[in-house]
Amino acid sequence: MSLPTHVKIVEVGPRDGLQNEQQTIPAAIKIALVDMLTGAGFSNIEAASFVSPKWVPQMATSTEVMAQIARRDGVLYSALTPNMQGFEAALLARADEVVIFGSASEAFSQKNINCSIAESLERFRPVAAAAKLNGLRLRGSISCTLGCPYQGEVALDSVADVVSRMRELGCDEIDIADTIGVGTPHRVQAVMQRAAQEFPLAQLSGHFHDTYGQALANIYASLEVGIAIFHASVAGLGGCPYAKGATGNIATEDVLYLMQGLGITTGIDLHAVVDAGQFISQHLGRKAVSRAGNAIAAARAG
Ligand SMILES: CC(C)(COP(=O)([O-])OP(=O)([O-])OC[C@H]1O[C@@H](n2cnc3c(N)ncnc32)[C@H](O)[C@@H]1OP(=O)([O-])[O-])[C@@H](O)C(=O)NCCC(=O)NCCSC(=O)C[C@@](C)(O)CC(=O)[O-]
Repeated sequence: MSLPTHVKIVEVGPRDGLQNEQQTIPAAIKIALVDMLTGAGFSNIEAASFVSPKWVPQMATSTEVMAQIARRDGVLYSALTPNMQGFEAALLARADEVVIFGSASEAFSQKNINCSIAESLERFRPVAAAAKLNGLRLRGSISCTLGCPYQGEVALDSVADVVSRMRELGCDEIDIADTIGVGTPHRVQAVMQRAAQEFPLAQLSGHFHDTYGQALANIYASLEVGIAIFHASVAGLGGCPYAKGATGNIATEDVLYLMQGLGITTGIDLHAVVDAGQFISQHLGRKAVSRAGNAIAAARAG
């Protein structure tokens, strides 16, 4: 199969990237980051998460962030919504897309959202119905599709089962997430191809953490089987609060550099993303976790 000629990159840094930061990040910094990313040309930015602030304190500013970002027409600003309480907050905050997030692993489901996979899908049912009723886009995210920090291997059929249940709920897009970054290319292709038996390939996305340094290879492997939506996090920010040792998503700058080299269009200005990455890294007081981003910044500095 030839590679796609255009891919959509969903920028998840403001949510997945920042949710696990131990230092409290002021809303103004998050807003400035989202605005820089909007300016860089993303069509979809995951900007907020309406979860319990007791579970994920960093996301407690989500309402403020969504109220003050400078929205651009045509850009989807997404928010995580684990239940109806989260959905109501996301609706008030004018999220364009809500994300229900489940898991292909029972153990991770319990740790992350405090219920079984079956219970989570029941919780998502009214959220999905309300999203449709209110004309919001609905995305489903499935954690641990390539391995689980608690139970180890995850069967292809377990992934396929959740994909199929999320399709029944009416998801417009479904994320195949490698929460702990353990996947390698052939397994990724097998998971993508199995998921595509349950849901249109064109609406599946790859959400790869880079813990074992495999994310770019996994993106290339996904391109080879026709996946054309990828999640990435500016400066490689992130980690999951319920997956110890997991590092951030693949850095957006690295993905954009790869796409540029492959002649695949994204509509995103790599240099503007490097600026956003340097901005947030400076605020956090550490170097960006992006090879391409740091190389470009160094080359610019001469
Ligand atoms: C799902 C719950 C809420 C269940 O948590 P629970 O304790 O089972 O829920 P509950 O319904 O019993 O409520 C307990 C308390 O939480 C409050 N509450 C309940 N819901 C909300 C809400 N929406 N917003 C604000 N507050 C909420 C509720 O009001 C109550 O407050 P209290 O009466 O004790 O004061 C909890 O487990 C939770 O918030 N978990 C967050 C998990 C999370 O955010 N994880 C990280 C995101 S997922 C991720 O990163 C993976 C992904 C997507 O990136 C893909 C990948 O890489 O794998």
